[in-house]
Amino acid sequence: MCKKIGFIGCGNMGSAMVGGMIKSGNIDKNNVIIFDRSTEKTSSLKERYGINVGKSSVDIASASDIIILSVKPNIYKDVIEEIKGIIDENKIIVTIAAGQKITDVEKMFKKPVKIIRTMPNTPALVGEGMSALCKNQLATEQDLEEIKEIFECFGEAEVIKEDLIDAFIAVSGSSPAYVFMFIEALADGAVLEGMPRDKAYKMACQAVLGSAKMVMESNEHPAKLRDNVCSPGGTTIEAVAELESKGFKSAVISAMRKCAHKSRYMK
Ligand SMILES: NC(=O)C1=CN([C@@H]2O[C@H](COP(=O)(O)OP(=O)(O)OC[C@H]3O[C@@H](n4cnc5c(N)ncnc54)[C@H](O)[C@@H]3O)[C@@H](O)[C@H]2O)C=CC1
Ligand SMILES: O=C(O)[C@@H]1CCC=N1
Repeated sequence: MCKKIGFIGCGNMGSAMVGGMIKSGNIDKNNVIIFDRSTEKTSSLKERYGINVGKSSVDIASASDIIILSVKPNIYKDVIEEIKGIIDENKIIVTIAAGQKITDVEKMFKKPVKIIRTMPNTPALVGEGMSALCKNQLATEQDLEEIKEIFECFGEAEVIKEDLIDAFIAVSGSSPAYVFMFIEALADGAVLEGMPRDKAYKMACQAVLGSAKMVMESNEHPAKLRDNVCSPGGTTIEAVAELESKGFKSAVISAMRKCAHKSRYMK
């Protein structure tokens, strides 16, 4: 891969993607250029990864074959207004914003542009991201495959239909936040029972990691794996019964409904 990849915006998500790409060893640091209006962010990323820093969004759009718009959704319009004169049919625009449909972005450019809409997540930083991708009409299957390969540098990536992207945000783009809350809750519970906090985080994280790996590798239904932990009259079923009575699963499902709804209708 020797195409130039440019990032406009390098906050939480942009920097996680940059970090995941460079740490993978599959993308040469000389092929990555970033711009963020916060010079503090760009300086620190340049120092950490040795990547190039542009002076403006226009700089990034001129220097890159693939332009990743990693600013907040409400900034898309302004950034696109700045760069649209430079974007031609040889460049690929990659969006990562919640709520910005392909048609919305096409309207902002007011001309035919190749667009790949994606939804990454922050575990990209540690090479364990999960991303979804879809394309507009002008982008080719080859363009889509090329961007997918870039996203696979920092985790798994799947092509999906755009109408599933709101569901995808709920289960993947946003879900690290709820998983972190669960880890925090597990650790708090252990501290309550007398465990030192640093140990509590380690135990909680390993339990979550190991459980996820088991679901992925065992081909068993999660409910079966749960049943295997619940000895009759034992400790686990006490916890499971309490979680059921507090509406644990329905709280998660209803949170995801809110998340997908927001993504579907946000401006
Ligand atoms: N944070 C996450 O876990 C995920 C975020 N996203 C999407 O990623 C995008 C960015 O979100 P975050 O990284 O969380 O936000 P953030 O606020 O951490 O980063 C946005 C960055 O854009 C910069 N910025 C603002 N205006 C700019 C401009 N005109 N030109 C250049 N840089 C500018 C800011 O200085 C900031 O560093 C959003 O569209 C969001 O929907 C998608 C998936 C996951
Ligand atoms: O909260 C948000 O809007 C972004 C999109 C997915 C994760 N963070």
